[in-house]
Formats: sequence, structure tokens, C-alpha cells
Amino acid sequence: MAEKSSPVFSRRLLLSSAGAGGAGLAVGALAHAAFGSQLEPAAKKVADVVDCHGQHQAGITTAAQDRMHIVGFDVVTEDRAKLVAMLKEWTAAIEAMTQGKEVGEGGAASGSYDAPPTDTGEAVGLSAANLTVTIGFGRSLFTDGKKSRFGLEGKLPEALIELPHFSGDMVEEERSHGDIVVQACANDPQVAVHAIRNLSRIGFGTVRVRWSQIGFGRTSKTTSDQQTPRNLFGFKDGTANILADDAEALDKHVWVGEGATDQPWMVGGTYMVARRIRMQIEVWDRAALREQENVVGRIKSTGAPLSGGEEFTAPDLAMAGSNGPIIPADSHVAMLHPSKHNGVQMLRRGFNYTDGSDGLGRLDAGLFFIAFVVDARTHFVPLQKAMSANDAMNEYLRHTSSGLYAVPPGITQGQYLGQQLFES
Ligand SMILES: C=CC1=C(C)c2cc3[nH]c(cc4nc(cc5[nH]c(cc1n2)c(C)c5CCC(=O)O)C(CCC(=O)O)=C4C)c(C)c3C=C
Ligand SMILES: [Fe+2]
Repeated sequence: MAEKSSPVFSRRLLLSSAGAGGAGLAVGALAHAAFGSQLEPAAKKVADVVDCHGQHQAGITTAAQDRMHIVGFDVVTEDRAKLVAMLKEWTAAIEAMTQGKEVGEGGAASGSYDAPPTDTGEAVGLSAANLTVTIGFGRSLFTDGKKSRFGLEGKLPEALIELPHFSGDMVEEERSHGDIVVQACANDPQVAVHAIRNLSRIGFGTVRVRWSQIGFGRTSKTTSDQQTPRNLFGFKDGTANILADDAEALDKHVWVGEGATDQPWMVGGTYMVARRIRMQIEVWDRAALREQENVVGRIKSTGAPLSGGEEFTAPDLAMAGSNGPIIPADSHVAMLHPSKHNGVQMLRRGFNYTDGSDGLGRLDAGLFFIAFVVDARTHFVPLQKAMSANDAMNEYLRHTSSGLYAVPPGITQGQYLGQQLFES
């Protein structure tokens, strides 16, 4: 995936170029024509643009942004051509928005005075903010359980399983699954929300929103120069993550390679696991620091493993403590360490969320867990099973949603997202 600055017209530049003259214009069709004519500034390098083209979709190994809006859509039409047309329109919109441009010919305020604007407008004046938009397909897009949908017979990857029920799950169906997932990440919340809103608007009549979630803070690092952020338990999260420059780990654990799938259209793609995990914040806040560190298996202040060293020192799961291993066997780190799961790793890219309070005075807050894996059957299910059976952290968690999506590979200019699936 290419991630470099591109010479584009930024929304901020457009706004400043419109200037006071634009603001002083009278309302009406004349004003639109005049405003439109001023939107022709010289090209400018924009530093916070992530290219949406490449071998893989953006928003996976991209340096994790601070904000996220993710949505699960259900397709409401039976018409394959209509669905493909929407994916083409989405792609054009994504190409524009990720460059900080407005959606459609007329944008927010330069189109026909007698039609709804092709861009909703709330990102005018904002930069691209490293926006990435990543799409994935749920199992239900391929089959309704009895018969194929959209002529996608034979295209359902074996790896796109129905995730099982895990012990303790309190999964709400209406917050889970969906035919298509769209993850928008940016360093400005309004840019992420604008992206999802405009895709929803374009999709009206073809898709309907099944669920959505806003995340306000990253809980992972995906590049070596990023600081490890903290989750709502106050611990560093993302220390032992797969990083963008670790090509070997990415090829082994994240990207679907040739020969590793029954579906050639998935080569260069990956699978996204998305689970809303509510954290029992008030219970956690009453737990002693010793208990908190024993639950995680790491030191709260530094992120170092309880066996010693600094944040990136490998945990010594065999080191003895006064009462068994110094990193408790039921701690989160001991439970999910690759050495306990045939060496498998995942690229975690989740976000902290809060959805206000629950009416009982408790924060409805937690971690919207997102991970990208080559195959959930080997790289997620066994880990989640171990976690839900024995992890000491469970006492403080409630898994309230669940989803698995096939994330197709990236595209080149002129292609549309999902083309590999619909035209192979
Ligand atoms: C099944 C996969 C995982 C779920 C679900 C999950 C939820 C979850 N995790 C934290 C906090 C931390 N996780 C940490 C490490 C870690 N977590 C997983 C997997 C899941 N986490 C893995 C594979 C690892 C890495 C293990 C290793 O290799 O050592 C950490 C430690 C710091 C780090 O390495 O990131 C923390 C802290 C929460 C709060 C949570 C659910 C709300
Ligand atoms: Fe974790």
C-alpha cells in the first residue's frame, strides 16, 4: 500500500481560497456559480493524505489513527447490478474523501440548487486527517443460510466462518455481523463521521445501517515510531502488536497468500474480527493495583512484563514468583502469548469507545476490538476460546457484539473496491 503525500486540493485550501468574497455572496443559484468558480486554487502538497490505492486496502497497516467510525450494513436490494454500482460510487467517494476533497461533482455547495448536495458538507475546511476507509464482506452477503445471494455461488471463502458462541458472550445480534463492514479511521472525528455519513447517503436504497460504533482513541500501535497508547483500564495496549514494517509477520499472520485460500479473489486480502467489548469500568477502578497488574501480566506504569525489563522485553512466562509464575498463568498476556497458540499473532487495531452511561450510573465504555488475521479459525477462535475460558480479565469484560468479515485486497486507480469478488 502506498502511503505518501499527494498533490491534491485540500478542503481547507478550498475554503481559504474562497475567502471573504465567497462569504459575502448572496444566496441562490448565482451564489453557487460564483462560489464554484472560486474553487480553483493551485495544487498544494497535503501531508496528511493516505493513498487509498495499493496492493492491500488502507487502514490495516496504516499508522493507527486516533478516531474511528465503523458501520455494519445490510444490503436491502436483490439486484447485483445495483450493489456493484453502489460499490463503484463508494470507491469514487472514498478516493475523493481520502484526498480531502468533497464528494461528487457539485460537492457541498456548488451543485444544482434544485438537488441535494453530493457532499454533506461538515468536512469542508478540514484536512484529509489521514482518513482511510476499509471495507469487508460478511458471510451473509454470500448466503442467506439456504441459497446464494447476488450470484456469488462458489465465492464464499471457507475461512469466512460463522464465529462460534464463546463462553460468557452477551452478544447482541442487532450490534453484530452485517453484509458489509466499513471502517473509517482518521485523526479528526468529524472526518471519520463524514466519511461514513456520505457512504450511507450514497447507499440509500441499496444498503441500510445495521449497527455502527464510534471509537475515540486508538488502542494499538501499528508502526514502530508510534507511541503505545493506553486503553480504558489505563494500561499500555498494542505493545506486542504486528507492525507495518514486519513484512514476514504480515505475510504469515495477516495477508491471505496464494495457495492459502480456496478463493483467488481473496489473495492480498485479510479477515477482520470486530467485537464490541464493554469494560466494567467501576469494578476495575475498585481493584487494587496488584490485582490489575496480575490480570494483565504487565506493569501499569511502564507496560513492561511482570517478569522484568522494559516495555518491549519479551515476557518470561516460566519465571517463578512467590506463588507460582510471576506472570500469573491466567493473566491476559500469559493466556494469549504466541507461545501458547502455535506461534500465531494478530494485527490488533481497536479503539476505546464510550456510549454515555447505562442508566444505572455506570459508564457504557470499553474497547471496540478489531484484529486483522489471515484466518480466524487458526488466528482468532483458539485465542478467544482460551480467553473466555480462563483469562482473569473476563471478570471485567462483557462481549456485546461480534463480527467476521472478508476484507478484499486493495485496488489500483480505475478499479472499484470489491471488484476482485464481483468480476472473478
Ligand atoms: C482474542 C483476542 C483478544 C481480545 C478479545 C483481547 C481483548 C482485550 N485486550 C485488552 C488489553 C490488552 N491486551 C494485551 C495484549 C494482547 N491481547 C491479545 C488478544 C486479545 N485481546 C493479544 C494476542 C495480545 C498480545 C499477547 C502477547 O503477545 O504478549 C495487552 C498487553 C499489551 C500488548 O501487548 O498489547 C493489554 C493491556 C483489553 C482491555 C481487552 C478487552 C477489552
Ligand atoms: Fe488483549
